Amino acid sequence: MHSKDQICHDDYQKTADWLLSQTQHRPKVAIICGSGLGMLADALKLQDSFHYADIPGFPQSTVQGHAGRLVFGELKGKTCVCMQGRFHMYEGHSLSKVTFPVRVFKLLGVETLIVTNAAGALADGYCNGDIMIIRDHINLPGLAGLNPLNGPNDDKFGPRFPPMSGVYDQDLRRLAKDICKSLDFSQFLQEGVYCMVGGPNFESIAEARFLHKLGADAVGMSTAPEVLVASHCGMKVFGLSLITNKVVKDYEDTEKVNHEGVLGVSKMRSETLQTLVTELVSRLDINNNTA
Ligand SMILES: O=P(O)(O)O[C@@H]1C[C@H](O)[C@@H](CO)O1
Ligand code: HPA
Repeated sequence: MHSKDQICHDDYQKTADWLLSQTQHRPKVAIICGSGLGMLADALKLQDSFHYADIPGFPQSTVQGHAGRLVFGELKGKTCVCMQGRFHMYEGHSLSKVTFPVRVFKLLGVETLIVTNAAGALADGYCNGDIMIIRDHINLPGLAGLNPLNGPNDDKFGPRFPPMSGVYDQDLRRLAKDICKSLDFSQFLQEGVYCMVGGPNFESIAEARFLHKLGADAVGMSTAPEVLVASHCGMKVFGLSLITNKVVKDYEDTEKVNHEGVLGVSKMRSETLQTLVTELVSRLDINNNTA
């Protein structure tokens, strides 16, 4: 590594080479599991799994509800790699550490990134347990200059000035909506804009009102950096937010959000989310290969 925050191509390559030497799986799809949604990884067949602590160069997960394991395996015959636990800026990781796995995935041959997260509802019609297909995001830390692409650009991954329009793949969003229709999930399906904030505190009422006015439907503390880096290096992206709580926007409302409540709702819906993601992966037009 160069400096504390700067990670060079060789660092990603070393981790990718180590993983390739430890597993026969050659995933084309990577899945990042949000808070309380790690059960998705348990559905993988023919698993090879690695604790983050044992993977050279990998950051460590410190949040309850994020197991800290990288799991390779098959979902309905499609080879995937699944992060059972992600990294957040509020844990003290630099954004290059937060997004480190995404570039490693690229070097493993991953072409599609599926991200999930737990998020609070800003949109008035949303209910706890709703699943929101992410149409777009507002990367608030990014707008304020906290961007994983800061620093020298690595042209081997992507351009200096990447576009951010159309990042959440339209075909995958359509496919997910069709799947939800056929599985009778439409009554709790939403599609909207996810806003990333830095956390770890939940939003004040004035902040919640501000984010809602900005056009955000849901708010969370992750996802945008990983999506940005995936898109920068040419991956297709699909994202789901599980709505775990209402974000208080009214001064008369005395409800208070907490992480345990977030994990509770995640647990309640994780099987549904698993079904949706499994079905989506099974319909991706990819061919498996192994080492
Ligand atoms: O990893 P995600 O974005 O799912 O986690 C959300 C945001 C915070 O880490 C935590 C708050 O409860 O859940
Ligand atoms: O209300 C929230 N705000 C921010 N992040 C979150 N993650 C789950 N719920 C929330």
